[in-house]
Amino acid sequence: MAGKDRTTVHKVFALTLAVCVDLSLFYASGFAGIHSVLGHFAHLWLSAALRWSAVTITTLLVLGDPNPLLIRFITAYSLLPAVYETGTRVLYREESPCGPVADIRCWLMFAGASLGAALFWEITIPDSDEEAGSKAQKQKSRVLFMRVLHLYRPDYPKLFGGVVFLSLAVICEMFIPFYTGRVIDILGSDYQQTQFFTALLFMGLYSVGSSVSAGCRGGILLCAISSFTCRIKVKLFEALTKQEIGFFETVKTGEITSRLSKDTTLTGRTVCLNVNVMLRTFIKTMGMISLMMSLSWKLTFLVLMETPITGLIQNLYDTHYQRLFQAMQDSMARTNDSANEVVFGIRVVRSFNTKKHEADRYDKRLLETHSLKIRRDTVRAIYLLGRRLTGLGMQVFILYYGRLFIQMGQMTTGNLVSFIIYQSDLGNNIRTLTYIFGDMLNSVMAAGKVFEYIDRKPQISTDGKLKPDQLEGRINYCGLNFAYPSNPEKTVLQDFSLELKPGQVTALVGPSGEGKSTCVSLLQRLYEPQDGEILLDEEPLKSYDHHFFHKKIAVVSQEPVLFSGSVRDNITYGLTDCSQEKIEEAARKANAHVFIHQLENGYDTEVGESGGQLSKSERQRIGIARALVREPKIIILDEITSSLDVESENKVLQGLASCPNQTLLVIAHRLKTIENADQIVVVRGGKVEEKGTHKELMELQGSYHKLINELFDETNSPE
Ligand SMILES: Nc1ncnc2c1ncn2[C@@H]1O[C@H](COP(=O)(O)OP(=O)(O)OP(=O)(O)O)[C@@H](O)[C@H]1O
Repeated sequence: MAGKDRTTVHKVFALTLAVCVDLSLFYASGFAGIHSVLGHFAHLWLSAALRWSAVTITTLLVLGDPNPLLIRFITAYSLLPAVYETGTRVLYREESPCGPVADIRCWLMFAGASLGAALFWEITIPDSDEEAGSKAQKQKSRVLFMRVLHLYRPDYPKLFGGVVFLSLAVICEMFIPFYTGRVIDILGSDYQQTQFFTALLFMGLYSVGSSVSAGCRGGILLCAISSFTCRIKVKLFEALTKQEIGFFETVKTGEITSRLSKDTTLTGRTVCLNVNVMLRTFIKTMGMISLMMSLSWKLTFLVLMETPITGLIQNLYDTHYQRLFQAMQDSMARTNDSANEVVFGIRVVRSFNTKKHEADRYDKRLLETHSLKIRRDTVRAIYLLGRRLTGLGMQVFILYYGRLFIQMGQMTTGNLVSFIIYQSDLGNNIRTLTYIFGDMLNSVMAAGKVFEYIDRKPQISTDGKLKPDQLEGRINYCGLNFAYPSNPEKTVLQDFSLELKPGQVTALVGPSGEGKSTCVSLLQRLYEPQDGEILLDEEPLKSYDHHFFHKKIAVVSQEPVLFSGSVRDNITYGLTDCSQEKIEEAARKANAHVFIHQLENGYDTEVGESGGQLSKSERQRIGIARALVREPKIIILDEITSSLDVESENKVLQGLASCPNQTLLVIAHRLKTIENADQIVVVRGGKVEEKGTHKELMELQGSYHKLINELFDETNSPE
């Protein structure tokens, strides 16, 4: 407690000392100004530099390690008088009341303005690490924003062009109300035609200048957004395709597509649209404040009193809005998911007549999104009400004081009209600034999600380098323990060990759901086992080069996935150069050549979306040809018999037998397929229960014998 008290005393002492040092310098500077010791600007900036150094050194000496908020405040506060006076001189060619001979009111005004600016920065983009939660979030936003900005690098020339036109548009726009007021004054006093037409001419020129520049700015920036969005979409897509299968099982499809479509677009807006609006509004606000100051500085200060209230309302609104916005995004992703699922499985929905059930489910999800939308809109309505009321109050205030100032001869009617136009615009601008800041947080959040996926390192490494010239094709499963990432509680393989010899056929058999397909998935490296490893020619699978490995191992699954394109495209999928002879040879071995030949355009026939224009068996045979054309060392057939008739299957197996050096792993339920295998492995409960040839296992009279009898019963049972 005593320590805390001492720190507070320390801080108060530092502050008092800094104020004393600064006030002494402030008056010394005023004295030097009166006696014209130096040139005007040199004096201004030198005094700013002196005050900055003195106050910084004082605080550093007393506090030791001041926080960034204090440093920002000191910097803004020391430089503000010089910036203000230089601006007044350059823009209006006159000396401001806060020039070199400023009094204590100016000192207070600058101190207040700098403190306001530093606090605004701290609240919106904090540096200090107190109140870790929300501040850390805001710091993260800043990092994300800088990252988006960095990614915009190829579009910097466009951004620069956009900013130039933006500044021109704003400068031109700013002067229009000023000339409106002038016209009113000219009309109200002794009318002078030349002055009137000059004012009109300037108004017209500024209007045209503002419109042309605004158009150019919009066009250039939209172009930059579009090219950025394309770039980030490609980056995200590449990152997604590198992820392991477990990722796609745990993350919903709707969420992934939402990141690809919506969030990438929002990310693009972060810099271009938001910064564009922010810069435009900021420049305009600053310009307007200085023009308003020139019309009536007293009234300007009155108007600026509204700013903290607007900021507070906006801040409250933003906090609630962000939360609801996030919840709504997630709910929308879930709604899209359920729609996608139904469209994908429409056949099942129809055949089970679950249209009503699915519609209800979709409706429930929509209702959830809808209720979040209503909550979001209610928050918005309350916010708008608060905003309108403060705006209205301010207008009454201005009219009242404006009338007083006109009576006192401190303003003309034209000045008041210009002032009111500026004020209503200023109110809008301040709201836009705060709103756009909120919107920027939204888009930065979207950018965060996009970067989360872009940065995600696939949990299955693809860093292997091994590419041996000769590969024997010997596979060893060594003590595998495995559970799927989407269901880590359930162990699917337990201490699973098995050898697949080169040139031999190994058949995995066993009841459904006991882990056969899982063995295949692990061999393909779609998942990584939690314990144990799989060796290929005595080397772990992960040490092989990714491309090399996937060329050497080919899988034909129960339902091969075809892509829209020709039959040839599907067979040579992923291969860059593949001769027609090789394609045909593979198709022959897969018993597909004859039917492909009979298609209207042979190998150039389009297969339709997901191969929908072909039958299941034809799709299966193209899938087999696709595997064989790669001349792999290891071939895996995962229940291909489910969609092939006996004749086709025999032909396929004969075709495969003509490649004697390949290691063949078959999962099958058909006795004919299993019977001739060199090794039959019974998998039960994620373990190898029995292994041997058909003859050996039949003699053993164990699990295999039982399984075969069950199969035999099933095949012979009356329909
Ligand atoms: N992607 C997955 N995520 C979570 N669990 C899974 C996944 N795939 C399979 N499983 C579970 O793992 C277990 C083994 O499944 P696997 O597909 O390997 O069995 P199988 O012996 O090949 O069955 P079938 O003969 O019916 O194809 C099952 O209990 C299944 O529910």
